[in-house]
Amino acid sequence: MERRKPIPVQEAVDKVMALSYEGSTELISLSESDGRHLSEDVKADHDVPPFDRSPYDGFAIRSVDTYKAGQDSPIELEVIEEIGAGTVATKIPEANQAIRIMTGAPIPEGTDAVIMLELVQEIKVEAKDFIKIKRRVKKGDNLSLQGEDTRKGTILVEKGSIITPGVKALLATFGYAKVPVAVKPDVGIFATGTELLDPEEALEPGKIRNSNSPMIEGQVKAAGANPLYFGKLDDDFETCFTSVQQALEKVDLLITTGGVSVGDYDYLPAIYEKLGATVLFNKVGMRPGSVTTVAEWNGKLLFGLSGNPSACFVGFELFARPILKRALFSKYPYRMKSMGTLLTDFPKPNPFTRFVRCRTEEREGRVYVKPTGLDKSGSVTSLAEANAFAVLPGGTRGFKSGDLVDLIHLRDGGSDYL
Ligand SMILES: Nc1nc2c(c(=O)[nH]1)N[C@H]1C(S)=C(S)[C@@H](COP(=O)(O)OP(=O)(O)OC[C@H]3O[C@@H](n4cnc5c(N)ncnc54)[C@H](O)[C@@H]3O)O[C@H]1N2
Ligand code: MOO
Ligand SMILES: [Mg+2]
Repeated sequence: MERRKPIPVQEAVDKVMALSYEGSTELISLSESDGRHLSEDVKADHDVPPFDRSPYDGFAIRSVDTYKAGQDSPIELEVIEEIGAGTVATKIPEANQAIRIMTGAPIPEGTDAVIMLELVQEIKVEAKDFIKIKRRVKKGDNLSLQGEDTRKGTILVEKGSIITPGVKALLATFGYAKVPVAVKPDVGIFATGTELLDPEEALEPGKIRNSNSPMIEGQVKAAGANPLYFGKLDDDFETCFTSVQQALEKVDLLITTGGVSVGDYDYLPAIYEKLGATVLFNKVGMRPGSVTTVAEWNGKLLFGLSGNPSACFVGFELFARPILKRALFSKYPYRMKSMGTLLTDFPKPNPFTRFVRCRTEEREGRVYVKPTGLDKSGSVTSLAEANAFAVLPGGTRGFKSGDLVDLIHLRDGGSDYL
């Protein structure tokens, strides 16, 4: 039997990230761009706001006219025009004249300040409109100046950023009807195993339902790539080999689950060999997922993830996700990390680094973690509630409740209060 030599997790990640697989770019409509990765920087091609404008509903005035105004000495200005947002004034106020102006309208030529509606008294004298002002207004008061939000030429969002609602607002501001985004990598998925049933099938002796491929589809989508599920395969060398070979024509990355260890029906190692693929590693010093295998063939990447559900999940997160993120031009291909305090003992030392599926909770500024279920490679139930991995380095010691450990966060939280 083949004896495999485990390599450290970081070394395995580095080997994958050293592959030359790169992403490409396409143009899509703004309305379809949510969640996609930008393939170019977004640069302001004009000032924002593009003109001086009023931040209030009020009156655009010449501040000099108010210099003698006071509580006991109100001044009066004649209102010669009114403009709303989207309209440009046609008149230029002369001494003691004002223009009624609404929020967002451009500051009329000849005026240099705005006074809010609430601060004036409106009066009519011989069918003409006037306002009474009882305070001095300074030049520049209540103006929203051209370029105060951003200046033309500023890079506002970097290539690789995810298009959030806020980024969309900027894309619209700068006229991106079409948005340059990273093409979603096509990721093929096979679940291997004669024991596997589809979700609609009833359980039979010795069989289980295939949970890995729906999970991987979800992980691929969450990474921003395009999953292509090619079905499940019986543990038969010829079927598996032909299917893998054909699928490689259609994808950038091919993920298989199961059949990657040293068992009698674990055919992936032989498939890589017959293909002539270069195997980067087939054993990693981690638990779960030690059997995770990554290979390259003709510029296509093959990820042989474990059949064990927790191992499969961890294998994808640690090795497949970062290279997909890089192909999407992300500056942050790895998951967010922080530290947290264990709420459980892990007394048994393990030679391999453990990635324990955990849930985090925050109390008074400190993050605590506890496992979400059975800490075994074959556990499927621990995956549902997990929002982080607690990383317990391999070695000769165990871990105790209260120990501070590294966390890899799997998703954004949420809160039950505002
Ligand atoms: N003698 C040894 N045996 C095993 C070793 C070893 O080093 N020496 N490694 C163990 C470790 S660690 C793991 S992890 C597993 C990996 O197994 P495979 O990747 O070859 O996967 P399978 O043998 O096909 O299946 C393992 C397990 O997972 C279940 N499974 C498979 N596919 C699915 C699926 N799509 N959905 C849900 N569950 C699935 C399968 O029924 C098995 O129970 O090998 C250990 N053995
Ligand atoms: O690869 Mo296995 O999952 O280490 O447990
Ligand atoms: Mg096996």
